[in-house]
Amino acid sequence: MKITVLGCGALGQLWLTALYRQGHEVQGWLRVPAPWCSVNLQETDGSVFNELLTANDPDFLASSDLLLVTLKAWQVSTAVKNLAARLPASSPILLIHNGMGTQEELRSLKQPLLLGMTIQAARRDGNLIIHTANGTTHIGPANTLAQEYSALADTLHAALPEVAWHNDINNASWRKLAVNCVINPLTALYDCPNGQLRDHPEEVTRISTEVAAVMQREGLHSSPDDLIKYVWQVIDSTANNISSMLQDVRAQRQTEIDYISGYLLKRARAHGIAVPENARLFEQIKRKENTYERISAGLSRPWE
Ligand SMILES: NC(=O)C1=CN([C@@H]2O[C@H](COP(=O)(O)OP(=O)(O)OC[C@H]3O[C@@H](n4cnc5c(N)ncnc54)[C@H](OP(=O)(O)O)[C@@H]3O)[C@@H](O)[C@H]2O)C=CC1
Ligand SMILES: CC(C)(CO)C(=O)C(=O)O
Repeated sequence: MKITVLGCGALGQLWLTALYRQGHEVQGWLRVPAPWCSVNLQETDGSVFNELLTANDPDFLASSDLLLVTLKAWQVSTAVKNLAARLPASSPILLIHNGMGTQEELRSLKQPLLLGMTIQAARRDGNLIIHTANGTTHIGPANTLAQEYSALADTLHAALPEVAWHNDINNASWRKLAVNCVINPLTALYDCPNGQLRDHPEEVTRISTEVAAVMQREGLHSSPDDLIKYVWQVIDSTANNISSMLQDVRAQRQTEIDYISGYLLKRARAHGIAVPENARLFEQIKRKENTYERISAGLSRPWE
């Protein structure tokens, strides 16, 4: 297949490497105009893949069979809308990111749209991307045009297993959203690895219970007990992780809170449900982001 990967950060380089090794023709699409993208990935077994791959070639894009999008949630819709007119209308677009809400922002796309969520893990260390853990990637259709694309899961699975196809991806999206609503803001506020949330069981329960109530109104059959159990499983299996939100806060980057707790608040409001714990976390993370945005803009603190 001919594949353009939009966003060549940690996850983008992981997929570029895996797809290239599998014999696919790949290019990266960067935010900056450059003809090459440098892929420098250390695999879980310690081996290093280092290649200069084609980047930003409009002819390659115009003949791509797939646009794989590995951007932060808040970067997705503007970047995808900029490229969509140059991609064949029949070529699917697969978004892999944390959080929800981009599907609604991309409703007007002509292409088949698919969503994916992953528990693969990769992080940047200087110029090197380190693949720290393998895990399943769940993909499925986000519009009716994409319903026939289950074979894509087989192609991606051959390159970077496991990849699972879901005819209805909504349930997997919401379960991942629940995990991110709990782990991401709490670890960012307590400045701790995921496993240390074992010291805050009441908060984990309260946040998960609110998410379960919204999920039930969304038509998903997830009991609060099941969801809490699932959240604890992820906390245990990723105990040593520094969550992506804590990494963003430490590096003073914009977080994905608008697409995680922010999306939950939007859906809760639509159903008339109060979610005070999640609202509090949302406000606290926004306040944190504001502090460092004000510092980088050279503004004084509001009380000065
Ligand atoms: N890394 C991981 O282990 C996991 C990540 N995820 C999720 O996957 C998504 C991607 O994460 P990750 O790869 O870590 O993020 P990164 O920030 O490492 O990668 C995003 C990349 O996209 C680039 N970019 C930003 N805007 C544009 C644009 N308009 N056009 C082209 N490129 C652009 C960024 O460049 P620049 O920095 O120069 O702006 C950066 O290189 C997130 O939603 C994350 O939460 C989910 C599970 C695991
Ligand atoms: C599952 C979890 C919480 C793993 O750290 C994650 O998705 C993240 O850090 O964004």
